[in-house]
Amino acid sequence: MRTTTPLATGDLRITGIRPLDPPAAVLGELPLDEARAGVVREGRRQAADILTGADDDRLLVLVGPCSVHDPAAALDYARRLAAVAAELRDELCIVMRVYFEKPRTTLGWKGLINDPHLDGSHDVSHGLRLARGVLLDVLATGLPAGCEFLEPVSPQYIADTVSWGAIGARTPESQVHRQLASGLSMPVGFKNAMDGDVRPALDGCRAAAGEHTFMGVDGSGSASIVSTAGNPDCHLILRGGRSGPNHGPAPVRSALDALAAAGMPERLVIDASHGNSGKDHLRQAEVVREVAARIAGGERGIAGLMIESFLEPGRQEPGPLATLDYGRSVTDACIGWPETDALLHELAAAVRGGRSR
Ligand SMILES: O=C[C@H](O)[C@H](O)COP(=O)(O)O
Ligand SMILES: C=C(OP(=O)(O)O)C(=O)O
Repeated sequence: MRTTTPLATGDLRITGIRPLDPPAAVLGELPLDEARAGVVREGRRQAADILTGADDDRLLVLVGPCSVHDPAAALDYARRLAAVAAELRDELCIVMRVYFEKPRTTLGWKGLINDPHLDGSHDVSHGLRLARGVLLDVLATGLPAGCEFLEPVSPQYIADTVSWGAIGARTPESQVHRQLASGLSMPVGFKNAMDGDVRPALDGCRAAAGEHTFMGVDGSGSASIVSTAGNPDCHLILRGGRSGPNHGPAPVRSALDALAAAGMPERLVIDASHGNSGKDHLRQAEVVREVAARIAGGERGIAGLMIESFLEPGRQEPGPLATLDYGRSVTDACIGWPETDALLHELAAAVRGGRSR
């Protein structure tokens, strides 16, 4: 329904408003069963333990495609990753990046929920179902899933299936996203800002730890007043920025000191991609190896690592599925599967090496 008044002062730039099925309808069609809920809970518990330092003996690894555009390829990837996750579980807690909402620097494809057919038709109702279906399929492999949360309404459709969440570099200062994180049921990482400043993310973690009341929707899709308890499991992700990378020992030390000064655990996640790799997937592998060497050398405080990885290396321009290479990213360039497999084994060896220090 539009809100144009008889004097025609409202909605002048709105070109369409379509109804969206309520969250409860989508959850009812695609329910989370007890086995999958167990994977979600266990993933949240293990991630939180690593991020708080209760488990300082393993590394949290957030690995997977920059964005999901093809459910079949995402599941193919999940099956391979699940086998490696089971093999390396004593050293690594592996959570698959299952990202459906892409924040853009200017314009571009905004992810599977927003435009599931990759053709500008923006079939959001289908996108939400597709995304939830992918998450349920990933959970069936035994892997927990991680997402970036971008839209304030979408978590109602998928967040019950997610074990780890991110607030991206474009939004750590956003009140809407801080409020959202305060009500999410899983640990949430705040990325440093696009210019490299960590302060907005630190402030974001502290803001999200508090209680909030804001406007949202309930399970029936009705506009509602939402109150939250606050999220004690928010943490910092260093992703580099316009000022350069920040995965090196000095910026990590300075971020850990800032966390300590803010009364937060001296634990953080390093994103090997984005500003730390200059979006070059070849450089991303080098960053992972540099960080692995430091972990093996006994450096403390690095609780987790993020890697953008898919079946095939590199990237391609988005377009309808039939026109695309199978298993190659349509957003940022990713590391391919064989190298991902090798890097995960190297990270596990680094964790073992660090234990003996
Ligand atoms: O992780 C994904 C991208 O870095 C992010 O969505 C921004 O992409 P863009 O700069 O191509 O818009
Ligand atoms: C968009 C992402 O990263 P950033 O917010 O760091 O650009 C991402 O991780 O997909």
